[in-house]
Amino acid sequence: MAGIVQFDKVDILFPGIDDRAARGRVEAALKGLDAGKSRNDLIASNGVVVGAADVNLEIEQGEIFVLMGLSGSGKTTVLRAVNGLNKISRGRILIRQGDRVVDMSRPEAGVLKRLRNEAVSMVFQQFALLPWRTVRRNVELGLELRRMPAAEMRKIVDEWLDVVGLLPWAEKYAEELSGGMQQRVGLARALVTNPDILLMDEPFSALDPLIRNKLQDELLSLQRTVRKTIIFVTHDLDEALKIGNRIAIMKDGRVIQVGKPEDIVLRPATDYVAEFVKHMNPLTALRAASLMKPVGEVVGADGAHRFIDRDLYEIELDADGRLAGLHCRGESVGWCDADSEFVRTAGNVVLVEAGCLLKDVVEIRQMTGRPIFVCDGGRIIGFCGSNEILDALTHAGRSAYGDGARSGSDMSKPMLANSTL
Ligand SMILES: Nc1ncnc2c1ncn2[C@@H]1O[C@H](COP(=O)(O)OP(=O)(O)OP(=O)(O)O)[C@@H](O)[C@H]1O
Repeated sequence: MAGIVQFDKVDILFPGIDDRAARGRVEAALKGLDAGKSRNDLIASNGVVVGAADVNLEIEQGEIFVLMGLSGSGKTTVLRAVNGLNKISRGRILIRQGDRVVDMSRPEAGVLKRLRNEAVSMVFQQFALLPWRTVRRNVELGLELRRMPAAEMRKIVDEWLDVVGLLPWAEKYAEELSGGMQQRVGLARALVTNPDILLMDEPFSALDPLIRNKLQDELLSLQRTVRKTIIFVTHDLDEALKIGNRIAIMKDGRVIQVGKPEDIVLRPATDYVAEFVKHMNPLTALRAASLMKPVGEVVGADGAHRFIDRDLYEIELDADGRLAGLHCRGESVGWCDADSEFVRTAGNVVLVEAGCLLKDVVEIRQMTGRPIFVCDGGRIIGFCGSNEILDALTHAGRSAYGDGARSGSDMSKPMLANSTL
């Protein structure tokens, strides 16, 4: 098993009853599933609801993996199976905990409890804070279960309250806090036990858009330090694209596409995904490497010199592909990094990293008015001019499926087709 969580042909069915007949109903429904019956057929024929069907996923350690789909698509069902809150009807979920692997389809006695206490924590949409406990006492909960001495517990809890910016609020109660603050308490409470895996079920969807955006940024910044494996459920594609390292799109209990944000945006696997993507915001989904015009596409005749942008710029690269000289219509031009103080100097060309978000590319372009070159590990790999930026803004997600907004000739452009991310 390469990842930290593996779903292996997982079906989760809800029989609607909780007695000895339930297993028989589930078995019959599984046969129906194998025979190609739909979710609606199965509800109608024996009352069984298909929560998840044939889910295969490998979640990597340290990634933010997003489960995304419309209401009822099965996201929460899949998420809750990771900590045993939903029973697996068929298939296996394997979780790596240190050098052990826990099989969630038949966890041994005590294993589930240990997993929940030590390895997996959950953050809920509705915060689920205990109203009679102060902020500090809410965060202490997980450590209390471990019977940790009070002084040690206080030290750890206060460190986490500090991380989420709530130390001054430690003695307040949930009702005295805003929604955003309550969710920060929820996050601190989940992280205080130092779990390997964090399950987040629509954690920001009850918040207004500004706070939501801020908490997304805070989560991303926190993740750079804590490097947890986060499985995050959302029905909002923009949120999924912003925070996910990878995204699984779900429909009717099934996973219909798994990929990096750019895979989903640029190469939607089905009409259904393309339809979603049509309404997303490309600014926080696309990166410089996928909107640029690759230098390799417009190589000049001689090896070391490459000419791009209709021969306007002549780039001289050394043997390692690093920038060695730059000319514009025969005049030598300087270059600098996007965050350099020379960025406003006349004639300068700005260098950005391949992973730079479109929103930052737009901002740099607007601030400086300078042409932008894209680097990867110090090598120049492409160019972003106004055309590339506008094309990305107007045509993202309409490449293979969708409304055909890109014409045949557009489609042949290297910009999107040669994405390297
Ligand atoms: N405990 C349960 N008992 C019976 N049916 C359930 C149960 N949990 C989920 N379901 C059903 O499984 C299907 C998937 O539900 P799930 O909550 O996983 O979807 P979701 O994508 O998370 O939706 P939402 O965004 O609305 O929470 C739905 O049809 C739902 O009614």
